Amino acid sequence: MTLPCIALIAHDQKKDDMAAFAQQHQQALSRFRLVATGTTGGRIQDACSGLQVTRLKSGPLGGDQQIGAMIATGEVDMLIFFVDPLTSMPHDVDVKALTRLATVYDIPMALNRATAERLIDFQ
Ligand SMILES: O=C(CO)COP(=O)(O)O
Repeated sequence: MTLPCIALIAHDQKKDDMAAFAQQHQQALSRFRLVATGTTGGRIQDACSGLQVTRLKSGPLGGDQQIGAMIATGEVDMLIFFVDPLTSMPHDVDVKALTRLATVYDIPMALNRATAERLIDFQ
């Protein structure tokens, strides 16, 4: 039986938060298959040596789009994306496309830590 999959992403200003979140919820996260954009996945693996994370491309190089494609093909069951609303980004359109697809496919989506804490508690 394949485990359900969580996609994890954090913008640069939110990566410390994501590493702390992953550490705090390492046990809950270990019950999922984890995918992440490149740099975020590296930070999670550094923070939680017990977690296996499939690292895709970095967000600005297509990682958000890869996760969007996985949502469209039914491979992602939940999106945890710590966004930074205070910094403009060259790949803003990719971010928007990803959150749009999570909405289209009705995937549970947390865009900040407070929501992620509640979502992970329900699992
Ligand atoms: O930019 C991102 C999401 O839009 C995150 O990508 P990285 O995890 O590679 O930094």
